[in-house]
Amino acid sequence: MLFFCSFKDSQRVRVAVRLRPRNTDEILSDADFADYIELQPELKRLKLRKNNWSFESYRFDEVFTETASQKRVYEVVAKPVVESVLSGYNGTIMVYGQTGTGKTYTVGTLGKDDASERGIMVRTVEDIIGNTSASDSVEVSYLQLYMESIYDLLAPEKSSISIHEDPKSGEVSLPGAEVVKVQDLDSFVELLELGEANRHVANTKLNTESSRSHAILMVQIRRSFQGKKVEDATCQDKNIRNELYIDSDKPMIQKSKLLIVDLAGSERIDKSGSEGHLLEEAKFINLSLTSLGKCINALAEKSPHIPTRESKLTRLLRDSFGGSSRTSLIITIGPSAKYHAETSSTVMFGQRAMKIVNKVKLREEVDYEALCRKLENQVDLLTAEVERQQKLRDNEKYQLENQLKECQDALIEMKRSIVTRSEFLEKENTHLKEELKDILNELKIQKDQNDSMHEMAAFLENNNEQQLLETSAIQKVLAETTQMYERKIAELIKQIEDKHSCAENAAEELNMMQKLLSDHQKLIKQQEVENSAYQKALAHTTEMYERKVMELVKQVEDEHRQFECAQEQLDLAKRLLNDQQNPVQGQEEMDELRVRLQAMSHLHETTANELHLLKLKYQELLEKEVTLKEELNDIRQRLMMEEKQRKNLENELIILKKNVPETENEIKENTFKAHLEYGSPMMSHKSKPAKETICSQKAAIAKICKEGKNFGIHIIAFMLRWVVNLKIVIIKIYIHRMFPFSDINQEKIVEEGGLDALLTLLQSSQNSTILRVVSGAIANLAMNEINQGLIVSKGGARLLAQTASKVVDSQTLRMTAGALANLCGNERLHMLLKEDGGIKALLEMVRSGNTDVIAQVARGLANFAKCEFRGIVQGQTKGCSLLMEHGALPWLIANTNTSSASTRRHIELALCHLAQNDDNAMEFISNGGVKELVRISIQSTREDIRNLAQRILSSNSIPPSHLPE
Ligand SMILES: Nc1ncnc2c1ncn2[C@@H]1O[C@H](COP(=O)(O)OP(=O)(O)OP(=O)(O)O)[C@@H](O)[C@H]1O
Repeated sequence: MLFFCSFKDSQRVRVAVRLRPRNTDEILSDADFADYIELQPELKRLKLRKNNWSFESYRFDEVFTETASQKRVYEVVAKPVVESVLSGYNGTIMVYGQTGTGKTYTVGTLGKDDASERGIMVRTVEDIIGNTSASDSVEVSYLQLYMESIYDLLAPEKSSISIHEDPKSGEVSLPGAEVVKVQDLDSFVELLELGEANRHVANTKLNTESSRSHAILMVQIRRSFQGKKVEDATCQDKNIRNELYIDSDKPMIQKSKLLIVDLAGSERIDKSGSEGHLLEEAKFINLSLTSLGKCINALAEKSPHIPTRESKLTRLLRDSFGGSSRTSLIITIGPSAKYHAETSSTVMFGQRAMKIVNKVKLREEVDYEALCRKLENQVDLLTAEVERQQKLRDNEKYQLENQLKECQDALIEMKRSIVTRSEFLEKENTHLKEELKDILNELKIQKDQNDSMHEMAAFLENNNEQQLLETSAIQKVLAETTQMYERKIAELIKQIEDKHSCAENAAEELNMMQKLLSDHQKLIKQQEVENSAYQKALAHTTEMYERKVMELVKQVEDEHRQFECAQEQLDLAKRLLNDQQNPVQGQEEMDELRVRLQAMSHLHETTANELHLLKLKYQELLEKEVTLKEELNDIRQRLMMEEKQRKNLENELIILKKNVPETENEIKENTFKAHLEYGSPMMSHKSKPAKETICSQKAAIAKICKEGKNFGIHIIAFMLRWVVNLKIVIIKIYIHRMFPFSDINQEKIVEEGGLDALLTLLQSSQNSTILRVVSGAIANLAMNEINQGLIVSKGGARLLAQTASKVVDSQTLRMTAGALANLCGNERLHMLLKEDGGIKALLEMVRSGNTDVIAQVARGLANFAKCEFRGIVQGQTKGCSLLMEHGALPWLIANTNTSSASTRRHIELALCHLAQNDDNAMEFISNGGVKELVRISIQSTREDIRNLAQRILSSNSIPPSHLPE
């Protein structure tokens, strides 16, 4: 394929995040959700709660809150991609997210009843139809990738559609897919409906209509235009050049492709509860999403190897990530804190995708069909023109030839008449000459007679007068005769002169005619020369075009031949395959063989990939070996220095031993201190390694103490202090590493005895740093429902209460209060929490006066009251609130005006939930709670809390007599 012109621009993958509104379950169970996710759309930031006291902040290209409309999501995310597809670039719009977070809603909603609900697919095609003309072509294919097979959603009988990758351009296509021309939106919506009906969906625990396949809508646009400078008015994106310079007027064709991908949602099998076939589906979905994640990671890290061949999904999306397509990704998240691990993994996926840079490429090629048609038209036109000119010239020539012939005839005629005339004139001349001769002779005779008469007259004159008279008469006659002849001569001369001038005129006319003739002949010759030059030029042009057409035909034939050749090879390969098989074997075996071949090639690729990875690992190991060697050298040197120092100390000790007597009691005292620091494990039945370590350390300390008899006692105390400090630092680092907020390995860590170790430390350690770090880690664990049960059953609430009573450090108190506040969010544990002194301890912590501690206490009370009321509604609990027994109500009422907004919100929520319990009514009223409730219903800064308070006031929970007028 010949690309006439192709621009390349770097384009980063754009990523937007969209938060789904709460569903009914979430509204019922998780009123406090806003604490978990914070969206700052104006700053394009998303904040995820990391733990009780801090957030992790992420920046995206766009952040959509739960109220963002479908139109806005389309305009901001999809429209720019659609515009660049209309300008000849490939594009991808994809949605990714946990199951049930709104992917299909975002892209696939048809909006038949309500156009404002339309998703990206419908809006995209509406835009494309509106921006293309009748001469352009818009075609769609709609497919699903289900359990690693591609099915055609528009022609369900087509399964196992193969993916074709162009080795040169990297273009991915699906040659077997049904392609439907789209002319209007209604027919497209019908197509989508047909596709939706064929898509695999299922009712899972997390989504009643969960997509079990990845859906791919492929829109292909072909636009023809004349190659010249083109202003692209539709393109508003400054990142893509909107002015294309093409220095030819060849007919061009723009081919662009848009993929809209609705991925199936990832799911934690334990949470989705998928079993049997659903489980199989979920495994395939997770597998393909994992391979997509791997590719995104590799691209984000600019790794030389991108494992695109690991799944069909990544093969299909090869051009979309790190390829030549302009790509926008929407990640969808749910609001529930229950799925924080999934949400955080989705967010990280989006963050990594933002690092990927594609090279968008303009795809234009010469429209050979149109060019051929155009050239043929041109040849036809030129041929017609030549024929017309030829005809014109033939006519002219014919006319000229006729004229020439006429001239020639006239000339011949003239020549003939001249000859006749000159013959006649010559004859006349001769005749006249003869006549003249005769006259002259006559005149001569006359003259002779005259002379003789003169002689006679003279004679007679002399002789006779009579004769004189006769003579005069004769003379008169003679004069008259002379005059007559003279006239005749003059007439003849005039006649001759006339004839002469007539002959001259005729000769002149002849000359003129001859000149005219030669001019005509010259003109004819000139035209003949011009004609032959023109014909030459025409022949040249025709030949050139013919040559071009031949070249094109040859090119097309070559391509066709190549195609046929490839087809033949394929047939041959098929035949060979067939030959190798039992001749009776049918299509099924052929398919099986093909699948096996594919599997082998896949295996081959995987092996190649593994080999590559192994090489990388080997390289890494080599580098590590070098580093380790260097470290070893360092350690050796340090050891040597320490050995030197030890020798010096030994010497010092020998001198001291001589001077200072040993004190048994002092040694015992230090041993006891060390023992306190390391503690004796109370309930670490699972934490064997910790126990062993502590025992071995105790043994080491005892040994040191024993040997202390030989050393100075203050040296031993110094060493003990050093060891204890070091131990604290190590424990701190260990806990920070092992108990981060959203570690998905948390369960494993708890199972392996991590929680036991923490509780042991909480019980035994006196060190405020350790107590702080340990309570923080327990608080993090206590955000998970299963861990909450474990913590309380292992006596964690009691230990936290003890810690709260013995520490004064506000940071430690904050962590302890945070941990207790999280435990308050589980109504099944309320009674145990109360019995272990957790509620009392929580309330007592307000004595610290520290705002952070108070905020955690308020949160705990709100959680407690909310869950307690839920338990009452569900019939699990009844009676007055456990909080009342500990005097929570007066404290809540006294602190409603606190300056911290978050504490105030929690206090307001706690009061509202307490007011909902009828059994609390008397105490609530007597403590002045109604007045506060009224104030909250009017003044609370949060609309949902105001509504809740108003609802309670208008319900019957508070007797009307106690309500203000
Ligand atoms: N922005 C939103 N506004 C209103 N309702 C929404 C929104 N997003 C999702 N929903 C609703 O949430 C439910 C789940 O959405 P949807 O089926 O689109 O999720 P999904 O991510 O495609 O799930 P799966 O991966 O399981 O297919 C649907 O009932 C949908 O109507």
